[in-house]
Amino acid sequence: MWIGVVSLFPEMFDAITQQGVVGRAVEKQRIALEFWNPRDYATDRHRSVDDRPYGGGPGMLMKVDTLRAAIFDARQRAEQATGQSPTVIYLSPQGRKLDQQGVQALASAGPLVVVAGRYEGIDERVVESDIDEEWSIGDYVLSGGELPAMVLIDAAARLVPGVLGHQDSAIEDSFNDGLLDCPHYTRPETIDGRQVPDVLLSGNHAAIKRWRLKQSLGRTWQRRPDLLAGRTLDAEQQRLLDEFIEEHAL
Ligand SMILES: CN(C)c1ccccc1CNc1ccc(C(N)=O)cn1
Repeated sequence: MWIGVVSLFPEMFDAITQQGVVGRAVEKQRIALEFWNPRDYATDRHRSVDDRPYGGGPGMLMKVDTLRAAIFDARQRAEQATGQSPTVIYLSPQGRKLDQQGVQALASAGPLVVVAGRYEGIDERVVESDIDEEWSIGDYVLSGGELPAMVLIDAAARLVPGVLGHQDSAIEDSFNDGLLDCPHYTRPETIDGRQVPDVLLSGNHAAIKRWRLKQSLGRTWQRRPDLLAGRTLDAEQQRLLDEFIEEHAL
């Protein structure tokens, strides 16, 4: 997977490129990550990358010419590196809410260029002319688009074949198949008198698989019923959920 990043703070991305799942994926060249910094396109003496907003008001916007030049070069490189034209993504509070389905769509959409906004954002005409899709990682305001960009890159990287050690864990990962994750347990068998559910110690893999599905369904029903509203359960799933509800009826 090829991802270009346009950011004034490329060194922030060390947080995902220097270790962990994404770090290994970049090392194994499962993912190519390249950076363009608008500041490198500044021609004035102060190398300015921000500009004043028309109409006044507090704060600045990203300077148009340096930002557009960086996006242009990232687009060109995407085409040269992959033979496909990229989807240019802008992270902002005004974007479409990102969820696992959105991540899956972006991870299979060919090369991406991710634009990280700073200051109060970017000129609307640049959004119209240079941005293909605007996305938000949630309804809150951050100081820059770099953290949202890293969230998107990490989530997408996990879906790239070969990136996760056990590919199946990506499938069974929470929010895969749209349910919340089941509870997990590891040593010691007892913590402050709390024990591991017997089924997980039984070695009965069919029972364990059923128990985990039941827990995922039950927890989704309890914590995020909205996720269940959008899906039909098969007979086995409905039976397991009914069982869970009965056991948890107050
Ligand atoms: C400075 N701001 C407010 C801004 C304004 C416009 C664009 C980008 C930014 C950068 N900040 C962001 C970016 C994304 C998200 C999100 N929810 O995905 C939250 N904050």
